[in-house]
Amino acid sequence: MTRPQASAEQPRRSALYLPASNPKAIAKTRTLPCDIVILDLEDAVAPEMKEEARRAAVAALEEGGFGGREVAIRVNGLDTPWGSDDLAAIATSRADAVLVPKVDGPSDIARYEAALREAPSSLQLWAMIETCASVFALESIAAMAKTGRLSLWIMGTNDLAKEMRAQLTPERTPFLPFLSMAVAAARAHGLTVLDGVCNEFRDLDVFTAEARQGLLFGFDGKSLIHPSQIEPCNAVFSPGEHELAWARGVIEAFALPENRQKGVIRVDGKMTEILHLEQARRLVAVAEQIAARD
Ligand SMILES: CC(C)(COP(=O)(O)OP(=O)(O)OC[C@H]1O[C@@H](n2cnc3c(N)ncnc32)[C@H](O)[C@@H]1OP(=O)(O)O)[C@@H](O)C(=O)NCCC(=O)NCCSC(=O)C[C@H](O)C(=O)O
Ligand SMILES: [Mg+2]
Repeated sequence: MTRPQASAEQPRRSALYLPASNPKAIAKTRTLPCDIVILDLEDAVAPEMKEEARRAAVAALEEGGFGGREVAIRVNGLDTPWGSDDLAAIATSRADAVLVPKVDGPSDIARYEAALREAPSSLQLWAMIETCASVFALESIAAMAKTGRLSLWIMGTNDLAKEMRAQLTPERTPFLPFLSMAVAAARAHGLTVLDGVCNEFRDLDVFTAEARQGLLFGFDGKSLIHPSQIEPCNAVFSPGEHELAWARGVIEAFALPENRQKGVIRVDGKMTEILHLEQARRLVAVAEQIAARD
């Protein structure tokens, strides 16, 4: 069975990772309100468990029960002993997407595309942006979306911190330029882009501040490591009441007969252009999709 393609307004607020080697976590995920589930075969799985985790991920998708959530499998890189077998197994699985780690440039995307040649066209390719090399190739990696399966990026701030030897503090100061550039490159080529994980999963104030920072930067959502992070994340990345009231006001104002031929009007004392009307329509469409899901 192939699933419908994601629409531009599809909620992708919360993407929960879990090790595919953890059956209890897989079972729990079926009951959790995240928009995306990522069954990890890579860094959260010990080498001796890699093959078992691959089998468990494919079997979990076969069993189903994930409802309307998108389900991705994060594979080991093609240069590891497990990467090729991971990709072969996923190509014939029910996954919505394969998430590939540690991409350095467009030629890596091309290698994954080639490895997935025989997979159904509905299988999306998602990529982690988490190496120093990728930061200098953001635009050319994003441009690969034009010709293939690439449709979504996730920031890997832990790996970036490791490679840069930078510190991952709550303010994330060393990473702010890349976060911003990644959002711009993703938008230039129509990709969805999700923020990195917050390793602090007990202090939800720290988490919520980081999620708000991601929203401010323009991310569509955030990747998560623990169920406790889902609800605050969904709340941050859902359009708020004020935003929706503004959006409806803009749509109504442009629909008035006297404004139909205008490109710029005044709404609530502020200059409002057609570009704001487009933003307002998108917000309302996102809110409608969230309401349908929730
Ligand atoms: C971080 C954890 C190891 C913490 O585990 P633990 O201390 O066992 O958590 P809790 O006791 O609070 O768990 C409570 C219940 O929730 C379930 N649980 C926990 N985590 C998850 C999850 N991620 N998905 C689903 N369910 C989860 C537990 O099973 C408990 O259930 P129950 O007993 O029925 O109540 C752990 O949370 C964890 O493993 N998290 C995911 C780690 C992971 O996948 N890491 C890899 C991705 S992050 C990354 O690599 C980022 C990127 O690449 C980068 O470079 O930045
Ligand atoms: Mg990583």
